[in-house]
Amino acid sequence: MLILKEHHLLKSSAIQGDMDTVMTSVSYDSRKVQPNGLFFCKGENFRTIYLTMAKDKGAITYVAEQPYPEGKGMNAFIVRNVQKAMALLAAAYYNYPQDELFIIAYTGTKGKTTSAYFTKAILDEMNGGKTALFSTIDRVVGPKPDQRFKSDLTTPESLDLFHDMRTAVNNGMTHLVMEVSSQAYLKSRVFGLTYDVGFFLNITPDHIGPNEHPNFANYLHCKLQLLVNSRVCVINAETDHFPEVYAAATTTTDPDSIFLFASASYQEPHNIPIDFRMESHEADLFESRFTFTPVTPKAIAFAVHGDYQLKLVGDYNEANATAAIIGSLLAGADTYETQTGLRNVTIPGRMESALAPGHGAVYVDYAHNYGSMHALLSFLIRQYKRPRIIVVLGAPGDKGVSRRADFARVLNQYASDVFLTTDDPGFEDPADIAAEINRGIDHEQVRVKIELDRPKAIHDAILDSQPGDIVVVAGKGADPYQKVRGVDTPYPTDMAIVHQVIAELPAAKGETK
Ligand SMILES: CC(=O)N[C@H]1[C@@H](OP(=O)(O)OP(=O)(O)OC[C@H]2O[C@@H](n3ccc(=O)[nH]c3=O)[C@H](O)[C@@H]2O)O[C@H](CO)[C@@H](O)[C@@H]1O[C@H](C)C(=O)N[C@@H](C)C(=O)N[C@H](CCC(=O)O)C(=O)O
Ligand SMILES: Nc1ncnc2c1ncn2[C@@H]1O[C@H](COP(=O)(O)OP(=O)(O)OP(=O)(O)O)[C@@H](O)[C@H]1O
Repeated sequence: MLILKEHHLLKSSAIQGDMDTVMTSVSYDSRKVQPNGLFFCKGENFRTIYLTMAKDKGAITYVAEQPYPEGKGMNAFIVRNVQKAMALLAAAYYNYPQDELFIIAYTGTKGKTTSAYFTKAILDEMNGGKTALFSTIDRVVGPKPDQRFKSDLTTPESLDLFHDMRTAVNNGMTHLVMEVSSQAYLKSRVFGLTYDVGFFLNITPDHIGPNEHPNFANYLHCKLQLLVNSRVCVINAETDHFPEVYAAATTTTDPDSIFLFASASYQEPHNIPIDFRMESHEADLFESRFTFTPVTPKAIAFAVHGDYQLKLVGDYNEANATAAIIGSLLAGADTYETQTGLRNVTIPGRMESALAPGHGAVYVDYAHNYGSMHALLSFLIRQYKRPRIIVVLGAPGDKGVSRRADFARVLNQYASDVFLTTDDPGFEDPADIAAEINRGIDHEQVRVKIELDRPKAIHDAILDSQPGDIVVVAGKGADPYQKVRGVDTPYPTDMAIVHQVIAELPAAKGETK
C-alpha cells in the first residue's frame, strides 16, 4: 500500500482483514491464481468473470482501476494505473532482483536482438557464462539448457520480468542483457526499472497503428524513456532524431556518463564529440571485419580497442557489435574478451546464408520493415557489386499496415524480382496483403510473382536464381510458425526450407554453409 501511495497511484483501498497474507502469490491471469493470491485486473480484454475465477481459486486481494462487485469480500486496491502498480509491486514482491544484476538494456527499431546476443557472448566470456538474456527470441535465466526458453514478447509483462530476474539471480547470474520494446514503455511493463547501461540504437517509423502506437511521436517518446531510466547512456550518433535522443539522455544523466558511437566516416553535425568509432574493412559471404577505436579521453580510459571479426555479415551488424563492445567494456570487459566473445556469434534467422549449387547465394534474414530491408538490401548491393536481387517476402496481417507500401518502396530501389508470399496473415487474406504490396511496385523495374505457399515461393526463387545472384528470404527469420487466424501454425522455418530445396538440387553435393 505504501508503494502505491508513494507513487501517487492509490485512489482507494478496502481492506477486509489480515494483510499479512496478502502477497503470497501474484498473478494477472486468473488461470494461474493460487491460494492467498493477489490478482491484477488489467488489459483491454479483461472480463469481470476473470476476477470471479481468481476469487474462486483463492485470490484474496485484487488491484484494479475501478472497484468490481465480483471482488466483494476481497481486499481491493483501486489505482490510477494498474500496469504501473503491477510493475512496482512486482519489483517489491520479487525483492528487487535488479539490484543484484548489472543490467544492459537495448532499444531501437532495429538491432536490439543482435546487439543483445553479441553482448551476452562477450559478457559470458568475461563472467564464465553468468549472463541472463531477455530477448525477442529467447529468455535465458540460468546457465543450464533447461534454463533457456522461447520468448512470447520482446519485453515480458512486468510480473514475468521481475519473476525471471529473480530466477536468474537465484541461478547465479550476475549480468542481464535485455531488449526493451517501445510497447514495454507504452504498457508500463518496465515502469520504475533503472538500467546500469541503456542503449538507443536507431529509430525509423514502425509499430504505428491499431494495438500499437497511435503515432510516431508516441513511438519515439516511449523509446526515449529507456535513456531517462539509465545510469549510463550510449547512443548511436547516426540515429535519426539525434537531438531529441541526446536531450532525453541529458534529462537524468550527466554528459560525462553519455557515450556516442558512429562509423569512422560520419561527420558529427551537432558538435558533440563521438566517443567511439568503428571502421568497416573488407567482408566476404560469411565473415566481416572492422576496427573499433575509442576517441575521447573518457572512452580511451577503458583501454578497449582493436580489430574484430564477425560471422554475421552486414555493416549494420558491425554497428550492433560496436554497441555490444561498449556495453561490455562499461561492464568491465577487456579487449581480449570483446574480440573472443564476438568472434563466433550467430543468431537464428539473422543473416543466415547458404550457397545453392548451380544457383545463387541465399540469405535468410528477419528484416521486416523499411529500415531493416533498406539496410539489408543496400548492404548486399554494395557488397556484391550490384547483383541481381531476388526477394521472397510477405507482410503480416492485422498490424504494421504501413509496411506494405514501405516494402514496395524498398523493392523498387533494390530488387530485380520479388516472390510475394505469406507472412503471418492473422485474420487477413494473404492474397489481399500481397496485392497491396504489389500495388506499390514499379513493374518496369521489378518482376513480380505471387506465390502464397511460402515453401514453394522459396523453392521457385532459388531455382530462378543464377550463379552470382542473391536470393533474400525476408521477414520471418527463424520463426517456426505462421500466425493464422489467432493460431501459431507450425512452419519448418525459412532456413530449413532453404536447406531442403538445396538438398534436392541436382547439383547439390552438400556444399551448404
Ligand atoms: C498491446 C499489448 O501490449 N498487449 C499485451 C498485454 O495485453 P493486455 O494487457 O491488453 O491484456 P489482454 O491480452 O487484453 O488480456 C487481458 C487480461 O486478462 C487476463 N486473462 C485472460 C484470460 C483468462 O481466462 N483469464 C485472465 O485473467 C490476461 O492474463 C490479461 O491480463 O498483455 C498481455 C499479457 O498479459 C500480452 O500478451 C499482450 O501482448 C500482445 C499479445 C502483443 O502481441 N503485444 C505486442 C504488440 C508487443 O508487445 N510487442 C512488443 C514488440 C514490438 C515492439 O518492438 O514494440 C513486445 O515487447 O513484444
Ligand atoms: N542496426 C541495424 N540497423 C538497421 N537494420 C538492422 C540493424 N540490425 C539488424 N538489422 C536488420 O533488422 C533485422 C532484425 O534485427 P534484430 O532482430 O537484431 O532487431 P530487433 O530490434 O530485435 O527487431 P524486432 O524489434 O523486429 O524484433 C535483421 O535481420 C536485419 O535485417
